[in-house]
Amino acid sequence: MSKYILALDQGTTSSRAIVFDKQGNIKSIAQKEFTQIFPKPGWVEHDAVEIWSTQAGVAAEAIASKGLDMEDIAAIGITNQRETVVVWNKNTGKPVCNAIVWQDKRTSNYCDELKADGKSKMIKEKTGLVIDSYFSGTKVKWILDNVEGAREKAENGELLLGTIDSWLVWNFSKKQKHITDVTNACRTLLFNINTMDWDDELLELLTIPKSMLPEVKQSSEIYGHTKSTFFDCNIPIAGIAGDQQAALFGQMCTQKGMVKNTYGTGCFMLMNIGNKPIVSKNNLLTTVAWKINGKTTYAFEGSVFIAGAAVQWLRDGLKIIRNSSEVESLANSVEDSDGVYFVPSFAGLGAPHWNQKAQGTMFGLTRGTTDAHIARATLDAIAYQSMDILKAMEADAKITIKELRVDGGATVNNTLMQFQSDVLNTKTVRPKVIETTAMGAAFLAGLAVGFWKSEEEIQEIWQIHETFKPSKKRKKIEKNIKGWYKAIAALEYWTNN
Ligand SMILES: Nc1ncnc2c1ncn2[C@@H]1O[C@H](COP(=O)(O)OP(=O)(O)O)[C@@H](O)[C@H]1O
Ligand SMILES: O=P(O)(O)OC[C@H](O)CO
Repeated sequence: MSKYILALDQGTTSSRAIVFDKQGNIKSIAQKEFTQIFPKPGWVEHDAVEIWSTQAGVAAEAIASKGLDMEDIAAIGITNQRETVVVWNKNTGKPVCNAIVWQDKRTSNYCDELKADGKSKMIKEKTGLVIDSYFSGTKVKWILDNVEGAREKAENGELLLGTIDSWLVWNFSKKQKHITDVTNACRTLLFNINTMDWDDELLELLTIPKSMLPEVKQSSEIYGHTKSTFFDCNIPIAGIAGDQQAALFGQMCTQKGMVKNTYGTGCFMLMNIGNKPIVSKNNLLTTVAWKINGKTTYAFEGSVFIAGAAVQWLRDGLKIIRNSSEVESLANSVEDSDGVYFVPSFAGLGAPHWNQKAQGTMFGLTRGTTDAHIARATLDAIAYQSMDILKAMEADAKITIKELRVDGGATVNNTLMQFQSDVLNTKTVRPKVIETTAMGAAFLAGLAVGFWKSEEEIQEIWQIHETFKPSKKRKKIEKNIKGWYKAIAALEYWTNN
């Protein structure tokens, strides 16, 4: 039997390919950044052809660089930046325009109109989402309304749409398969998470012809085989999940109440809520976590827009550190932030506050404030913002979380992880392999082809690297947390008056 699984992790800034062995060890890794296109303020685009070529290129490189053969790969799992959408011509295979990226805000005004039209409740109940330009549906409507000839061609059945997983599978299968999985479908604003199907009322509202839509599949099954020129043999494509859901699976948060937080540019926190699509009462999203063997699992999701990006601002904006890793020693050169609070809401505040207009703010500065206090307040802010989401999840699920599983680039920062544990008063657990997104995709693909026999077998692979336990100084921590809430309240006042 083939010895490896190939995971393709198509992210917002780079395409990556990772080869995993049966024990979950990384055998090989290849990565390539691609172009970020900013045609106007608030607009973010990607060249879908460049996405495809970089992704196929790193896949081939990851295999060849370690002297592996295609026959060594038992299956491919795909995980991807979510919501980013491509519309392409069915006959030529060419995109009609650049992909519109999840960060793109060009449909914000239209989203405001939908809200003013009283559509929020219906959309939340059907999709689990809030009305926001973040999701794919309004982006597709924009393409049909603004790209010359697109609507006519779409109505003639000549155009297809897809999130990045669909686009990749279409190309890997040489235009044979137009599919997506439930975790990507549920981020489009067009998919009903109760019926687990495309929703006619939503399609009509956004004027999107049904013929453009991919067939919706489970997250773990054989969808088809590679046929592209990049692969000289037919490898089964057997797992697909959006990157945050893949990370939840890669962290083995397979029981109700288990939570993971990914610390990158922003933070994405997901909690497994079991097999019912509960609507959040605390401003969280409800999303499909995965569907395996006919059984759907759901999750609550909340995101922090600016997390590691605040550390980048210390580096590139304030220039008080030369690289991201220096933030830890600088922050540790003082005992605490000495009453300084930094709310890094450069792009508004995400869940559970959802304040689009919020801007970054600092409170509590004195003549004695130094760059070290600001560095400390920056790390604190990442932890406080994540705390706000976790508290909302606890309130919605009516449970106390026992541990938070963490991954992503900023989790190397032990000071941040310790403070996270302190403010949550909960264990923070960092696994050995922090490539959990790719690992989740590999697990999903491996399960479908019998490379791994069961979830129980995979559980053995997930291993703890380090556990951070809450500090005993509860009084001081509670006082600090109160200060954070005051800062948020003051910021809300500032933006709303
Ligand atoms: N030691 C560190 N402490 C805090 N933040 C860090 C550290 N190292 C990297 N980061 C932050 O982590 C982010 C990169 O993580 P990554 O998971 O690669 O993010 P993404 O997938 O969003 O690009 C950057 O925003 C960077 O500033
Ligand atoms: O590509 P990432 O890791 O920044 O993730 C993007 C998310 O999927 C957006 O919802």
